[in-house]
Amino acid sequence: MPECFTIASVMNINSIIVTADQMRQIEGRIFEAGMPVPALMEKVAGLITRRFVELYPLFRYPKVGVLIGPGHNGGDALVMARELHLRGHIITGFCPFDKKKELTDCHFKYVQSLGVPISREIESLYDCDVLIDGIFGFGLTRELRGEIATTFERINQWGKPVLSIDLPSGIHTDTGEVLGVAIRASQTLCLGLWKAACFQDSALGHLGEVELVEFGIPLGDIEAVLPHPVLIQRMTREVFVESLPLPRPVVTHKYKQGHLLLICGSKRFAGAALLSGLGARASGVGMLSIAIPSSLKPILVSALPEALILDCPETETGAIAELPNIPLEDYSAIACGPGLSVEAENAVQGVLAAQSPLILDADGLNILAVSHTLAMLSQRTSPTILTPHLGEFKRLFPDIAPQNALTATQQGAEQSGTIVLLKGARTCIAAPHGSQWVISESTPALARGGSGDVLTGLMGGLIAQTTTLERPLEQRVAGAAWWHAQAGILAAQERTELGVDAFTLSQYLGRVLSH
Ligand SMILES: NC(=O)C1=CN([C@@H]2O[C@H](COP(=O)(O)OP(=O)(O)OC[C@H]3O[C@@H](n4cnc5c(N)ncnc54)[C@H](O)[C@@H]3O)[C@@H](O)[C@H]2O)[C@@H](O)CC1
Ligand SMILES: [K+]
Repeated sequence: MPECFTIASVMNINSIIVTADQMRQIEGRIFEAGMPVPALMEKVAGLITRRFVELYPLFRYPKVGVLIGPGHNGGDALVMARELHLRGHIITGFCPFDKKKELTDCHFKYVQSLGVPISREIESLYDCDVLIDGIFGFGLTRELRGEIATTFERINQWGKPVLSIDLPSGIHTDTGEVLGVAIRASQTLCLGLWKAACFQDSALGHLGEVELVEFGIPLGDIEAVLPHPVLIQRMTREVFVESLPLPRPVVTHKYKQGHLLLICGSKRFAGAALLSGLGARASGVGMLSIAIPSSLKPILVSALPEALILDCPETETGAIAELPNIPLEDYSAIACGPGLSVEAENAVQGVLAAQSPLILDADGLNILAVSHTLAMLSQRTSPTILTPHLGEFKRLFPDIAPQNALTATQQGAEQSGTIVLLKGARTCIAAPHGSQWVISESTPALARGGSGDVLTGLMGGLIAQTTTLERPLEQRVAGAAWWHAQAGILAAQERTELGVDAFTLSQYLGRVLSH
């Protein structure tokens, strides 16, 4: 069993992700300990006002529309409205709610007393340069209908810059679902701790740029509320660097730096083998062996001269018919699947008995789904890592609802007894004992054939270098996914989102480390 994390061992607050309920409990502890609610609201709203004026300077955005909700999200918006009014912005408020929380109502009256108009008509904000969305934060649970839904649609039609406080109104804090309709923000300032919605594919189209605005939550309050190990963590550069197999021992040799066996490729998908090999190369693994159908040997040898090529007997269509008689226990990790074709069933079944960590990807997963051998994985003596995209995930776990990627990944991990990495705009990783990671930055440039093959090789190479389990294996899996995403981001910055083919991606992996 990998060791459990305490909060203190998680690098920083920036890597912690909470649900609405956890945030409410943490907030409750702060108030119970004596922090006055209005004081915290002033502090938080002051911080976001400061960020607002950096993003939307007065000379370019003089007219600000403020959308005010009935709860404390609306209270934050009113404090911002007051401060921005005092700094010279021309403020118009919008609030269609009669009933408001007491503190929100106090701010409402004071802002009105300053001469700031607050209308019930959204059209009053039509000529504003930017909008502040303080309708709902983490207190929203119900579906939006009727007048408020029509209002949100109207705001979205305008296409103005919108800064959302905490979350875009209409987004479910935990699942990221759009509750009927949601504000389409250009900027979201998430308050205090990252909310799970910020990493759900379903919310991504509404969040715009997302930033965390920390406001000094005591670690003790977080520790008291979050379970151990911390359930969901965000992979950051700091945590990634910590999970790299560095520094290498001064005295070492290639077999001490991990030996990865890649089982991949077929006549039809020869490139997948090559791309996985290039991913593995970038990981720095000491030794790389690649099992491929024998007719692919010349291509692989010329492209990856450092690799040991194990040529396998082929089926009629050029898939691996079976693995040669190789001692599987010699490898520190095995990655199996890219480009295999579904005919390579013997190879996949054969490798399940291996006593090393095993990554199954692509056709490795499809074979598993068709042969209904998923249940066997929990019998393996070493960890198994499954790396499906959504389609593969649905085939593997037909009874798990995939909409909420965080929960779906966790359920998949529990059901199969494996580490599951679910690829998406925000890739999620879960281990069966409860620890979960999210890759919070990525790029649509990676939505391209072959990019997953690079990831499998890279991950295999990293896992092969895991000599001690001072960090849980899923952290290294998440580290590989983070590295892969960052290479995509870097390549897209230099070559646009159209310029990140899988080969190019593999060439950018090394540059992430030196960046
Ligand atoms: N967590 C913290 O420590 C802090 C939270 N603050 C703010 O407080 C917010 C949370 O405040 P609240 O708990 O008051 O919640 P919200 O302000 O998010 O909204 C809750 C209000 O909306 C109403 N409501 C919910 N669903 C509705 C629907 N479908 N239609 C109409 N009305 C609906 C509720 O009755 C309630 O009045 C955060 O998002 C953040 O902006 C900050 O003020 C300061 C610090
Ligand atoms: K909001």
